[in-house]
Amino acid sequence: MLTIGQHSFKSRLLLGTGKFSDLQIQTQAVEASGTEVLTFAVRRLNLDQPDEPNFLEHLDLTQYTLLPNTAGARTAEEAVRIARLARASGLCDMIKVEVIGDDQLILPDPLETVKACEILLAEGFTVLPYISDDYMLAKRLQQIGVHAVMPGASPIGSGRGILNPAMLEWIIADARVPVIVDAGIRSPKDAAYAMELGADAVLLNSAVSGADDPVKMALAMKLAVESGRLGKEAGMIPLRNYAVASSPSEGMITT
Ligand SMILES: CC(=O)[C@@H](O)[C@H](O)COP(=O)(O)O
Repeated sequence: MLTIGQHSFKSRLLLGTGKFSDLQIQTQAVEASGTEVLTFAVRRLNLDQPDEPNFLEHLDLTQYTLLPNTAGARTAEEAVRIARLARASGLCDMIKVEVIGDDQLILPDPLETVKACEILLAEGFTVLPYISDDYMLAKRLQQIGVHAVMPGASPIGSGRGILNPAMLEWIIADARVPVIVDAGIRSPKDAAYAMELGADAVLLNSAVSGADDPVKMALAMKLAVESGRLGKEAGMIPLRNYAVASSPSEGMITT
């Protein structure tokens, strides 16, 4: 089970809900992914216009835990305001803290992220910060009490996959909370790789919503996450510099 604060999930794939070409496809992809956690930017909900159509209305929301995120925030104060709005609207107590500091790479601002997390933890939120793949930042955030860390594999929507596997491994090795590899995943192999490195879960969006066949890709990602996890649990053979014959050599005639 993946446990984040008080919440537990069987699925280790978290899915973003942005950029689907059509809501029917989104619904089918969400179902195919087997996810139990859907993330979305609070700003996409018309909280003050509840009668207006919204992107979650085709989904059976009793089946999913909603993970609101603070996308759009550029400062800790903005992120905190968005998180409070999400909680006041009856959304989950979990909040994915996303404070972006750069427009081109859409990378999170570490200082503002820490500041926002401190305030939200003091207010009783279950806090999941989106961060760059930064070992020390992951460590400091755990020291202040976050409930998971979400290091990026590579910039959001870039599809560049896992840029720094060693850094992710170090973050994972010393983590006391779940590590969810978030953003930049392109193919099922990236998702499987993240799990093989020991990640507790993967969060992705563009790889599915932008695929030619989002429903098929959602299923592929589900299987990849499961397969990577199984492979990690099964234990892999050591890497060697030279070949080791796979057939037993006993009984061979030698001259
Ligand atoms: C941090 C963030 O917003 C990500 O959750 C993003 O939505 C997913 O990134 P990809 O679209 O690259 O999978």
